[in-house]
Parts: sequence; structure tokens; C-alpha cells
Amino acid sequence: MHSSRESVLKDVQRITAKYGFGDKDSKWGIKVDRSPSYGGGLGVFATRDFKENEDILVTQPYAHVTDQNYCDGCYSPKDVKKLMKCSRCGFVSYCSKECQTKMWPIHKLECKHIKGILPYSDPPHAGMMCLARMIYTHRANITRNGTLELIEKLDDLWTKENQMNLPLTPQYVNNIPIYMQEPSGSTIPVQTLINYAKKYESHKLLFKNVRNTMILPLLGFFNHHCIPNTYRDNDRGGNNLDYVITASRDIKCGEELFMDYTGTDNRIEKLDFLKTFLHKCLCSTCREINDTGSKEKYYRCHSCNGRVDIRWKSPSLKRYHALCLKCGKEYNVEELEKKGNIIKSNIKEEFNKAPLEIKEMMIKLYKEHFHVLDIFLAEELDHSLDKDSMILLNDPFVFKRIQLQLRHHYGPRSFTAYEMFLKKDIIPKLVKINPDLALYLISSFTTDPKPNLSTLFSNPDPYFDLSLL
Ligand SMILES: C[S@@+](CC[C@H](N)C(=O)[O-])C[C@H]1O[C@@H](n2cnc3c(N)ncnc32)[C@H](O)[C@@H]1O
Repeated sequence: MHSSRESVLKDVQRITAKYGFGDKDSKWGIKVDRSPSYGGGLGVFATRDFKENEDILVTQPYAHVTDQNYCDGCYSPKDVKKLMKCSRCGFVSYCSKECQTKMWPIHKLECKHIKGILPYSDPPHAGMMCLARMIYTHRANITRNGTLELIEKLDDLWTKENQMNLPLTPQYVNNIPIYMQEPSGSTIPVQTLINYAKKYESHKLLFKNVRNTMILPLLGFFNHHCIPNTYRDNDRGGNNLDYVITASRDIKCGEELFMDYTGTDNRIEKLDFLKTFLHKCLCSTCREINDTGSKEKYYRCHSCNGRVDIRWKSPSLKRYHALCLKCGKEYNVEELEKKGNIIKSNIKEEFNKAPLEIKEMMIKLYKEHFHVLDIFLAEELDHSLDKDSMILLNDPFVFKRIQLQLRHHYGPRSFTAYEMFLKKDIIPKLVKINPDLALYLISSFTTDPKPNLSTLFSNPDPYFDLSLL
């Protein structure tokens, strides 16, 4: 590691020690250290053993903004506690006098301004409000589970590639002064605002929507894992602003602690979130899919009709093995490939000149040997079918649905396969020429055991989340 990074690490360890990070006898029994997995960056490590469901860390945001459906003091939702709006600005809600009093040192600085702009503009954007609150918190010297010093250290660490671009910065910079209780005549220098905006952008760790956001600096050192060893216990304690990190399994001293940044178990949502946030997820699960995943050749298992994939046995051995993903039957890779290639080359040669009945027969033969996701025949068909017969995929709803189903079932490795498959508009053409095969192909994207072409898209399968469309 670069020596300046070493000194940043020392600074970070010194600062986080103030918040209970350190050796096994420290308050939390966790520490920030170098994480080998993410290009020399930092991560959080256990300095003692943790039992499954044991709390690891309780922290609160340095700055946060909630919408009117939550109490600004404790984050209680309105369906749990009756909320009352601030009588001056009418914008921020509280569940009790106690919460209002707690938030007053911050809210008093913004209240008048929010009231002033509400008649003329949309409600404040949470990002801008949170940024203003971050500045107040800093100026008021409030240290609530973090300081600007800590946030600054995180900034030093993150390389340029890691920094998100700041699409909202110009908007923040222009609008922030209206949230600030500045003495008349004084304005905050633009550069100062940009600096704060950068920190805000790279540190907001929980960004639900334009009305809710929070900055949690102590969580800024946790790396993401798609199968994490911690989870957030939302319903813990009286204060919902508490961010409680709990062990999701037994954790040994020295293990790195991972959070799931996405907050969802739905693989599609996870991938969409990670794409914008991490560029490429390097957690061990994603690396395994990338290193050992299917070579995008799909054979049909002769025992159970399942999908047989050729996979790396291990990245270091670089030896393939073929495995049915359904019943586990192993195949000899060379034999499988040889046979597959003969069938493919025969089909390829004969297919274009064959009359329709023969094509259908070949499709039947192909179906017997290859799993439906093999795209070879689809490509061949694409060259020989007439372009006017596209119907289904012109409908963006249908296209998206098939695409998401594919991702849902086959993960990131099959992106290229399904993109080729779908972009070539194979299915609509097949619907015309061979509805049976089309249905067969489509059935692999749905959990419905007996899909019907006409109802398939009107009755989404139960595991499919329509809100994603
Ligand atoms: C909240 S920070 C985590 C601490 C960070 N490793 C550091 O050195 O300060 C998030 C950043 O860590 C890296 N990171 C965390 N989890 C990752 C993952 N699963 N794959 C790739 N990068 C990850 C990314 O650079 C991301 O922007």
C-alpha cells in the first residue's frame, strides 16, 4: 500500500477509536484495516468472535432528512405513531415534543427558510436539505457518530474512479444558500459548497428516495457483499434512527464484515443498484459467478432434462467440468462438446436450405439435445426468417419482462446470451413459424409450469416483481 494510504489508515484508526473501534476489548470489537479484496482499499474487521444474531455496531447518521411520513427525531413511521407537523414551516413532522426539542438546534436554522420557499417551489429536495444539515452539524460542532474529520478521511481514501460523479452538485450549489440561515449579506463561497456536496455525494449510505436520506460515516468503511455476514435490524430499540448492524451468522475474529448495500434480496434489484453504485461488484459471490460461471453453452441433461453447463472447476486449476444444474449428473466435457459441435454444424449446413417441415424436424432434434437457452439455433433462425414477422418484442413491456426474467434466473453471466437472444428478436419470429418452440423457449423464463402464449404476459408469475417494469 502507498505510504500516504498507510498514514490515512493510521488517521482513520485513530479517529474511529473515538467511536469505539479497536481491539477485542473496545466498545464494538471491530476495526478498520486494509481489505485485500478491493484493490488496497479499507474494510471493517472483527477483532473478536461474534455469535449469529449478536449486535456488532449501533450507530446513527451524522445528518439525515426524513419525509413527512416519518418523525424527524426518531424516524418512527406515521402508521406507528401519530405525527404532528412543525407549526412554523409545516414541513417537518414529529411524534413528540421530545423529538421536536431534540431536533430544534438543527431545525431552527432551516425552518424559516423552508417556510419561505414552500409557497413558490416544490418541497425541499432531501439531498439539498441533508447537505445543509451536514453544514449546520459541522458548524454547531455536533458529533453524532462521526465528524467531518472522519468524512474527510474517507474522501482521501477513495480513488478518483471510486468517486461517483456528482450529477446533483450544480443544483445543490445553486440551491443550498436558500436553506442556510446566513446573516444578511454573507454568502458561503461556492467552492466550500462544492466541497461539502462532494462529501455528501460520496458518503450518503442510505438514499431511499428524493425525500429521505442520511449520512452514516462509520458505516462508510464497510464493504459490500451480495451474501453478507451482517444485516441491519430495523426494529431495534426505541430510536429508529439507530442503525444496528447484527451478525447474520457466527463470525470469527479477523473476518471482514460485509453489509449488503442494496437492502434487497431480489437479485435483479441488487444488480441494478450495484451497477450504478459500484461499477462492478467484486464480492466473492460475484467473482465466483464471473470466474466459474457458464461458458454460455447449454446442453440438455439426458437423465432429467435440466440444464447442463460447462464450468470451470476452479479458477486456479482452469479445468472444465460439465454438470447438470438440476440433478448434478456429470458429463465428459470433450465428448459433450464434440457431439454438440457435430449436431450444430449439421444443422447449420442443412437448415437454411430446408423446407419448413424439415426445419421443424431439426428444431425437434435440437430441442432433444440442447437446453433452451443455447442461442446457436436462434442465431441460425435469425438469418433465415423473414423480418416482417416480429410481433411480441416490439412491445417494450414484453421485452423488459423477458429480459428481467432471464437476469433473475441466470444472473449476470448470461447477460450477453440473453442480449443477443433478445436483440435479434428471435421469439416473435418463432411465434409465427413455430409457436411450439417459441412457447418452449419462453417457458424457460417463467416459473409457470404450463405457460400459455396469450396469457403469459398478462399473468406474471408469482415470483416476478411487476414494480420493476
Ligand atoms: C463504503 S466504501 C467501503 C470502504 C472502502 N473500501 C474504502 O477503502 O474506504 C464503498 C467503496 O468501497 C468499494 N467497494 C465496497 N464493496 C465493494 C464490492 N463488493 N465490489 C467492489 N468495490 C467495493 C467501492 O470502491 C465503493 O465505492
